[in-house]
Amino acid sequence: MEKAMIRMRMSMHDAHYGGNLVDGAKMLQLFGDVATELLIRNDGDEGLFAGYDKVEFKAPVFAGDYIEAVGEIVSVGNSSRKMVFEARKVIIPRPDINESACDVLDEPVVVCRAEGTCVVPKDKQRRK
Ligand SMILES: C[C@H](N)CC(=O)SCCNC(=O)CCNC(=O)[C@H](O)C(C)(C)COP(=O)(O)OP(=O)(O)OC[C@H]1O[C@@H](n2cnc3c(N)ncnc32)[C@H](O)[C@@H]1OP(=O)(O)O
Repeated sequence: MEKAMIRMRMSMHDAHYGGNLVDGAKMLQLFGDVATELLIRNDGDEGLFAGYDKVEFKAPVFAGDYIEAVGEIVSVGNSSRKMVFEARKVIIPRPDINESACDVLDEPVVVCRAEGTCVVPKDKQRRK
């Protein structure tokens, strides 16, 4: 089954709440881009996100964190493609050391997990 990954740094523009906390919706935006890549790889089309069955926010995300979002197609229907997603924090700022210090985490921290389904209509599927 297809897999995809993107990595992105959360900026001050992504910070929305006190203490530079990032809105959880940002993780769903990353999953939308991962899903789109999965559909392009599987079907040659961007497809459409039909819905999420489950979304879990497991740890807070802050401006300056590097987030790795991964996804995988786990089952293929007629036009539906079921996917699972995980977002992990892989680098964090260390303002306690100085304003530009950062650490690569020895163990990534899972910040969000989700399951959802996308649809590529039959007439748009270009890979069989
Ligand atoms: C990933 C993208 N590149 C990015 C985005 O899409 S972001 C924008 C958010 N999404 C949208 O704007 C999509 C809006 N929705 C739609 O256009 C339609 O609802 C749809 C195309 C997603 C589905 O069309 P619809 O006519 O309702 O579908 P059906 O013909 O009934 O079903 C088609 C298959 O999809 C399965 N399915 C439908 N809804 C769901 C659901 N909520 N959860 C799980 N599965 C769903 C349905 O069972 C059909 O499956 P099979 O063809 O039998 O495999």
